[in-house]
Amino acid sequence: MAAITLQNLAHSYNPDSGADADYALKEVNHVWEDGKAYALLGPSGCGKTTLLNIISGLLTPTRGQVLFDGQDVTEASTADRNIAQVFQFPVVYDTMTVGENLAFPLRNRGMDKALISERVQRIAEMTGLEADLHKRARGLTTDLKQKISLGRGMVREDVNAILFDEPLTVIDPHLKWELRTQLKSLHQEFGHTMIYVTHDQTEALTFAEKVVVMKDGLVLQIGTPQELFERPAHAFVGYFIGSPGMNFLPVTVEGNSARLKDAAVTLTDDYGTPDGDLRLGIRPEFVRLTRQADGLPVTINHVQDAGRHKFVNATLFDSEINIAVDEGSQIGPDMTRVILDPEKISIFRDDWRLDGRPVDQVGGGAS
Ligand SMILES: Nc1ncnc2c1ncn2[C@@H]1O[C@H](COP(=O)(O)OP(=O)(O)OP(=O)(O)O)[C@@H](O)[C@H]1O
Repeated sequence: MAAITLQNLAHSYNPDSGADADYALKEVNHVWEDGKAYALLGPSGCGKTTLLNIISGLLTPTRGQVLFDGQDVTEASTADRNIAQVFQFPVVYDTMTVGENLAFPLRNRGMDKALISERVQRIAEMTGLEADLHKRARGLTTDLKQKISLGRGMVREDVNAILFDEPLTVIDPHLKWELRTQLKSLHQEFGHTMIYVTHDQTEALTFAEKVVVMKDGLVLQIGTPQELFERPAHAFVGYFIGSPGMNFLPVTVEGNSARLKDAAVTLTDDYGTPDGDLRLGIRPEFVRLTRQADGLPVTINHVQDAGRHKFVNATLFDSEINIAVDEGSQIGPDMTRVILDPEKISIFRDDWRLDGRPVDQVGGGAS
């Protein structure tokens, strides 16, 4: 296992143009901790695979270095980096049995037979392949073949990292949940550094301890699922994480007061007098529908049932807002106001979250 350092790393598939827009990966500096599970999350084309391929050695970056435990591996081949990879589609040896497929990376390294058998058994148990160990891979379903690929990716204990590129895409939806859970257990048990590429937020948030959110080649935020939910660094993170995502309302801000049209909302932090394009962000879970007269006025457009919650879509001044309401709660016709939880409000300037100063610290003799 290894810590992976990305140092001034950037990649353009057209480096001669010199244009910033041509960079599929914009400059990133970060240390990925040894033994942690990371997910690279973002929409199609945002640069996830580019970054993964630079880490695996399939691609040499235009600029910067990749270090494994402090050692520069930027020019090293994939084999020399000592990593395991699982791709979107199964890669299995059809003429071998399931067991032989799982054992292959260990046999290749001349590992002791008894240890191989013990390890293969353990991985087969964790991936649900026990009953299939003696079957030939040819003719197995795609689900089973991808389980073999996942198992083979996890079988070696001595790898620096395991990289997964959308490994559950071909898996039947009802099996996805099961495999995700098994991958998480495998990580908890074996503690490998894992990097998992996906465009599916549920996959990223359930699998990873830290999620790297990317858009247009830029790493917008690296954080725990909770940090991404509660303190999105960029409006895109607020919008992309959560279903529905964060609400955004245009505001002007002065001190700890945000003004929406002719209403004012008191904030817990003081932001001074920021300029630029300002928006107040709040998640549907922290907006309360009420009949209280001091709330902000809304007009309800429609209500959608989503299991644990109902989501009410409404118009607040000229903006659309989603409000989460507990499943059992009644929505009365006189509930035409909303209260925004001040603790959960974020202010964004030109899409980036601003850090305010807690009101009780402002004016308290600061320099
Ligand atoms: N070999 C290549 N040559 C030129 N441009 C490329 C190449 N590979 C990727 N790109 C471009 O780089 C950008 C990032 O692509 P990348 O495949 O890394 O994104 P991604 O987030 O993995 O997308 P997806 O989820 O669709 O795989 C895209 O604009 C893509 O068109």
